Amino acid sequence: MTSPILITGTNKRVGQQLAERLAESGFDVLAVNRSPATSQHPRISHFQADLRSTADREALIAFVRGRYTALRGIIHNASLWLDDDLDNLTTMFKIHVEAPYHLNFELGELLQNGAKADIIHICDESSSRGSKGHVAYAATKAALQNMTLSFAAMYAPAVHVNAISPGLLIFKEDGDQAYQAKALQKALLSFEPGAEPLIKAVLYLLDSDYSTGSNIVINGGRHLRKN
Ligand SMILES: NC(=O)C1=CN([C@@H]2O[C@H](COP(=O)(O)OP(=O)(O)OC[C@H]3O[C@@H](n4cnc5c(N)ncnc54)[C@H](OP(=O)(O)O)[C@@H]3O)[C@@H](O)[C@H]2O)C=CC1
Ligand SMILES: Nc1nc2c(c(=O)[nH]1)N=C([C@H](O)[C@@H](O)CO)CN2
Repeated sequence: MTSPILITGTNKRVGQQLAERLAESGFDVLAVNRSPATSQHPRISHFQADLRSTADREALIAFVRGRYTALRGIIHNASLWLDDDLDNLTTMFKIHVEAPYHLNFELGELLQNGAKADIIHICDESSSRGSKGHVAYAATKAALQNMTLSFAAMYAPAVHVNAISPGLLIFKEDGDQAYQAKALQKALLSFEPGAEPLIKAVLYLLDSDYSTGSNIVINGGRHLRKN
């Protein structure tokens, strides 16, 4: 077994497809979820932890330190896209900021034990412009994006730290048709791309020897206005 890539939030949608593609590409994966594993692949191991819980994160850290001598990477994918209220702000801060901060600091030594390692923060392109409909979500994702810069400077050169900032990838299963039609029209490339753009960006970063502290935006031109 090679040193694994720890990926959070792999039980569905983007994270599940990402974990399976990396496993099929020859990486060993440690999949961290708050609920029992949904995917079975010989190269994917599982650990159950609710990332809002400091105790669960400490148990995860102890498990990783006891099981592995090095990590190939950490991909912080776990997330909740919640409406605005104070409880949800606290929850999204724990998942988008506190958990990546905690794991990056505590597992940094294992990342530096290998030849080359990557930390990838899955952020959101709304960090660059805010979101009146999801203020707390965008703010906590912006904090995660900012941490990319600090950890890149802290861990260079052995560990590369980069962000990926998607616009639309996959709509919610229970999404409103009118909302979806409006969302599609916000980008110059007006279609629902699925997980593929993010997976390709991850594969690029894992292969790159000259990227750190960067942010890959995959938003279909959402930042540009249609004439
Ligand atoms: N979908 C899109 O269009 C876009 C997605 N993104 C980002 O891409 C990433 C993947 O998106 P998507 O697949 O849609 O995300 P989802 O919201 O569908 O899934 C996120 C994952 O995070 C897990 N998670 C949530 N809370 C916790 C917790 N407390 N502890 C552990 N795991 C937790 C979920 O687990 P569970 O299954 O238990 O709920 C789930 O597996 C996210 O970071 C998202 O913010 C950015 C822009 C657009
Ligand atoms: N954790 C999640 N984050 C986001 C999701 C999601 O389903 N889960 N979805 C979006 C939207 O697709 C938005 O980008 C456009 O409607 C954003 N983040």
